[in-house]
Parts: sequence; structure tokens; C-alpha cells
Amino acid sequence: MTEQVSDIFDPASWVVAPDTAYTDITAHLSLDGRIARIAFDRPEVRNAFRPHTVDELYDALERARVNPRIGVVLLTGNGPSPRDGGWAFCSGGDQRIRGRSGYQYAESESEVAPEESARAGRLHILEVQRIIRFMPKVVIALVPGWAAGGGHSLNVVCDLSIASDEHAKFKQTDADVGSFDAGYGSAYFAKQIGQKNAREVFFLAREYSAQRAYEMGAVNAVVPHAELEATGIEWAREILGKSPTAIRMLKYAFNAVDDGLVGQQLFAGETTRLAYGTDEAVEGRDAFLEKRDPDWSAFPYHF
Ligand SMILES: CC(C)(COP(=O)(O)OP(=O)(O)OC[C@H]1O[C@@H](n2cnc3c(N)ncnc32)[C@H](O)[C@@H]1OP(=O)(O)O)[C@@H](O)C(=O)NCCC(=O)NCCSC(=O)CCC(=O)c1ccccc1C(=O)O
Repeated sequence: MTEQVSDIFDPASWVVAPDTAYTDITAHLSLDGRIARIAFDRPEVRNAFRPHTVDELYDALERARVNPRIGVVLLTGNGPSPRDGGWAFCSGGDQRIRGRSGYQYAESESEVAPEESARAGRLHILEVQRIIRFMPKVVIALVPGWAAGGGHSLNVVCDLSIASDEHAKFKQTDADVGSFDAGYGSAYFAKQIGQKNAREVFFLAREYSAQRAYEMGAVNAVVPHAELEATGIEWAREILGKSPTAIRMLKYAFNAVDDGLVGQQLFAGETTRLAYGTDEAVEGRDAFLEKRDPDWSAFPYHF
């Protein structure tokens, strides 16, 4: 029997992801193994992340990335807080353990050899942003409450976002706490919602409702809180009805224009994979292996 990890989580729809023993997140798979649900599980601090949280999140996302059955990942936050009933998607880096070189591992974990001291202060949520951005699957943010600071940036980098009408709130606090996500969190965010809006969100660090976020283009839909996860599953099922190759190529096409040569590299890698499947590419390989000139006569210059 799957444990109830969040008030709006339906245990009957999920099983715990195999071979995982996370403390700061939860990871589940749909019963047919096609959808992953990954959730921050520190509701008492509005799902702020510490380095250990980021390590677990990266691990869960990497497992989803390389699992050929999974087509959609739902990223969310468990809740509510047992302390005050507040809901959160994620409130960014845990400010209590922020040091001068980044976020500190817990004391027991920071007893590392001198040569490993660079690990002690981490700022590696950007690696999580990149795996979300680059995985050839759709990642949907289900925002049940606060998306603040680095949590706000995670919402930006997800492919799609659905927000709780009653509890989702958005606030980019980076400039309040002397931080700045100068990559996807800000520059790409401006491409999503426009320069003036994005500059307002960062420079004023005000609070925005789910409805206002929807109007600005920061989320795709606003739904009743109780329906958030069911809507996420519904959207995932719809996406799973599409061609995996088409979804992969489309995600990389959407990314490529903003991702420079890395975007081109990812898109090109997938086109190479498609080309390898053709008789034309097989002829090139076979000709090399058979030490003869390739015969391209069967392959026209398509136009
Ligand atoms: C999210 C809030 C707006 C919610 O407000 P509210 O509902 O009133 O709740 P609170 O009473 O404030 O909070 C409840 C409880 O949670 C604690 N808490 C909340 N957020 C955090 C947090 N981020 N860290 C630690 N603790 C947190 C809060 O203290 C309360 O506990 P008490 O014991 O009762 O005091 C509001 O909470 C808020 O504004 N939170 C802070 C948001 C924030 O500033 N986040 C950090 C932004 S900077 C960041 O995320 C780092 C980004 C980053 O990581 C990065 C950036 C650039 C390059 C690289 C990186 C990287 O890789 O790391």
C-alpha cells in the first residue's frame, strides 16, 4: 500500500519508485510506469532545498531520464506544512545553511577530505535545471503553493506548469537575499513572459497569484487545488498518446533557439539517431565495413 505523502496525492495511482530511499524528496511511478511523480518533501520550510535535496532530486530525474517507459515527469511539492498548513512547490535554496561558497551539507556530511572541500559549498540546482531542460521528455510543474527564489526558477524551466488556484503563489526573492539566477531563471523567463514583466518580477520581488501568473504566461493553467494532481496526470496521459519521437524533436526544437550550440547539439544528436535508422546510413556503414565504395544511387536528393 502506497503511503499518503501529500494531502492531494492519490496513493491508489502511484507506487514508490524502485530502489530509492530518499529523505528530502519523494519519487513515485504511475501503476503502468509511464509517468514519474517527483516531489520536494520538506513542507515545514516551504520545500526549500539543501544540497542533499538537490542530490536526491538530480538522482530521481536522472532515473526518469534513462527509463525508456517514462514519457512525462510531474515535479511538485508535498504538503501542507505540519506547522502552519502552508503549501509550497519550492522556496529555493535553504537560507539557513547558505555559506560564502554555496549551500553547506549537514555537519556529518561535510567532514570531507581537504581535496573534496570544493564539495562542501554547493550551488548545483543549476544541474537540476539542465536535466529538466535537456531530458527528451515533458516535465510538468504542478505548483500547489509557493514558488519562490530558486523554486520560481524551477517552474520557469519546466516545460509546462499547472497551478493551484487557491494556494499557488509566485515570488522571485533572489534580489531580496543577494542571489541572482542569471540564466534560465531570469533571461529565459523574460522570453516566456516578456522583458517588462520579468524585470518587474525580479526587481520588485512582489507576490503574484496563480491567476496573475497565468495572465503573464508563467503558467499554462490554474485549477482547483484538489484537482491539481489529477489534472497533471490527465495532461500527462494526453501527452503519452503522442509519438515519443515527435515529442522529443519538438522539445529540442523549442529549446534550440534559446540554447545556442548546446541546443543545436541536442537537436542534431536526435536527427543523427533518426538518420542512422535509414537504409542510406546503413549503406554508408556497410560500404565502409565491406571496404567498397558506397552506392548512393537508391537515395535521391529530397526537396
Ligand atoms: C516562500 C515564502 C514567501 C513563504 O512565506 P510564508 O508563507 O509567509 O512562510 P514563512 O513563514 O516565511 O515560511 C515558513 C517557514 O519556512 C521557512 N522557509 C521558507 N523558505 C525558506 C528558505 N528558502 N530557506 C529556509 N527556510 C525557509 C521560514 O523560515 C519559516 O520557518 P520558521 O522556522 O517559521 O521561521 C517565504 O518563506 C520566503 O520568502 N522564503 C524565502 C525565499 C527565498 O528567498 N529563497 C531563496 C532564494 S535564493 C535561492 O533560491 C538560491 C538559488 C540558487 O540556488 C542558485 C542561484 C543562482 C545560481 C545557482 C544557484 C544554485 O545552484 O543553488
